[in-house]
Amino acid sequence: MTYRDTEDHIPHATRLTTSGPIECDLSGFQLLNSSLFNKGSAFSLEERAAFDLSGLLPPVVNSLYEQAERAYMQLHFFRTPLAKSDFCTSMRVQNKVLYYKLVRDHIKELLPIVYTPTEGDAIIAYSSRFRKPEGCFLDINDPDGIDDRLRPFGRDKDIDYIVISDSEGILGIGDQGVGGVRICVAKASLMTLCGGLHPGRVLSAVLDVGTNNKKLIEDELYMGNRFPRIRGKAYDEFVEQVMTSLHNRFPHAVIHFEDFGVTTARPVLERYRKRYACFNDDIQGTGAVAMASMSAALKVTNRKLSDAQVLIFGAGSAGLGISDQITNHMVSHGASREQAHQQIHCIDRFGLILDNMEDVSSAAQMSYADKAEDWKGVDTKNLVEVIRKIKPTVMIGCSTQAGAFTEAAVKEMYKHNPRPIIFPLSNPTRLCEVLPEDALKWTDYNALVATGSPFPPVKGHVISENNNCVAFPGIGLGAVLARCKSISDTMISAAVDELAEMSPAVKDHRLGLLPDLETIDETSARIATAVIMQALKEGVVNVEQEDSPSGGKVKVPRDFNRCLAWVKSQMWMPKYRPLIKVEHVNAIHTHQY
Ligand SMILES: NC(=O)C1=CN([C@@H]2O[C@H](COP(=O)(O)OP(=O)(O)OC[C@H]3O[C@@H](n4cnc5c(N)ncnc54)[C@H](O)[C@@H]3O)[C@@H](O)[C@H]2O)C=CC1
Ligand SMILES: CC(=O)C(=O)O
Ligand SMILES: [Mg+2]
Repeated sequence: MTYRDTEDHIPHATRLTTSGPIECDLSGFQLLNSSLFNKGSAFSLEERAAFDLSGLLPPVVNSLYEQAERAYMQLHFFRTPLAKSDFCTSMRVQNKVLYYKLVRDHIKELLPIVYTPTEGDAIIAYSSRFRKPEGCFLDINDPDGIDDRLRPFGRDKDIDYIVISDSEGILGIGDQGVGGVRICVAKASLMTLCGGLHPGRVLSAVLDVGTNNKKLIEDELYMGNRFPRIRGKAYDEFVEQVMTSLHNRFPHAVIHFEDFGVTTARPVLERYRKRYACFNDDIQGTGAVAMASMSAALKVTNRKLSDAQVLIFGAGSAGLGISDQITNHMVSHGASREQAHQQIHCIDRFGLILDNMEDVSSAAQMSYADKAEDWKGVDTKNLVEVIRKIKPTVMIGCSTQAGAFTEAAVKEMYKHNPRPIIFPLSNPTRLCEVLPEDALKWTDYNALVATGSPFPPVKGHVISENNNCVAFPGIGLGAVLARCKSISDTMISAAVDELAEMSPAVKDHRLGLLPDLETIDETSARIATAVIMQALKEGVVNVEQEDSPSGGKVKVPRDFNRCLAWVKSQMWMPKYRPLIKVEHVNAIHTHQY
């Protein structure tokens, strides 16, 4: 096997190796064209001789450091974010180690290029800028061919993590049809960049079930299915076939749902989380990060969770996910579910959700409904009036409505809170509910602000990027390493507590509510450890604690710090490893790209 693991004989062990030589049966052009094995000008003279590369490379042997410096210089030949994104994409399909080294070394500058906000534009332009496919295309026209389409990616223990999307609710820009494959590729690559998963052991798959995006249907270059989205029974059956095929082929992989539509995201998650280790990032990942930021902000302002009133503006996947996570957190800190729901108020497109609005609200929204009789005579569509009555401690935007948090609304928050907590989380940048600069200015620089897309500091106040990428890589890594059978709410809450613990704002509120992106390896490793420890408590793992009687599984240290060290030892980092020539490697996926 290519990525041979010393624990390969143990059922459920990962084959994620992070050091030592790698076996390789490719040579010549094929080797240069394999993004997982390619080292370009960094192949040593011995490797060039052994792998038939001597005539294919100029004589100088570069280090990875030198290559990354050159790539960074080349990147700056490109002026627009989208052109930089194209450059990064082609580097990812040429040489994964170099790609991850480059992005990791300049994470703050390049995350907005390889992820939100630029990724949104790259997805919109998918068919016109298409060069080389990445990911797997699952087509509703070919339900019987799902397994054939997955076969090139390997089998059984070849894949640790799978990101899937049906592209209906991409990054605040809605239905993007087949181009949504790129959000899966981007999220899977964040699992490597921020969560240390092996880049050859993640799979990204788009479910092409048609599109309702008229622009795409009319675009002659559009590469996906040109019919309206299939819904209802046929959609559910296709998702069922996809999930069953994924699980049959990769029974140990964790499945991550991304950017499903507002009506499908939640039912799909609820259906499958009972059966498999799966997770919806827009619901649970976003909820975890927002709850951690809120927890840190409450600490900074000396307020208690039990007294907080929360206003959610935009009660879709993210808004309700955050509401659920806040509820779980309140419950795990002593509140009843009813009390928690009374502290959370949701506004959606028809105004504040009230208990007489069944006809226009989903069941999930209705569970947070305020009593209509308490709101007689108030214009519940008017945000300022709603704030005046509720006096929220925290206001969170997930509505995709740019500028919805007006000066009057922010000032009303400030009237009731010396330090209002305001999180405009909508992506991309142009859809943000309020610019951080304005939120701070309108509150005499007293607001605690976190956003969905990156923003520069405002007068020395770090604006935390409340992006789910701070949480899901750690949660995913923990679930992969513990070979979890399911991912529970309490495992997510453990991640929240760990993330809140790491907030720099507790020392100085200007430093930001979330740990700095530069320390993302540490953040993800700690979150993963917290998730593993909680999963072990709940018995939903396929590993065992070091001192338990041997059940033939991978042993995990019992103590947090030693478990953390073990997690770190399992994380893949971008570095070149010596290649050993073998005749035949029995792992199909290593030949991808
Ligand atoms: N910062 C982060 O980590 C994340 C940010 N997001 C962002 O949050 C936003 C929402 O994403 P999803 O929840 O996945 O989308 P969604 O489509 O599920 O939810 C949007 C909700 O906003 C509501 N809405 C629309 N117009 C409104 C108005 N005028 N007033 C109040 N509500 C209104 C919609 O009815 C819908 O319920 C997007 O911009 C997305 O990029 C989503 C996930 C993670
Ligand atoms: C960040 C993310 O997952 C979203 O905006 O959908
Ligand atoms: Mg998303």
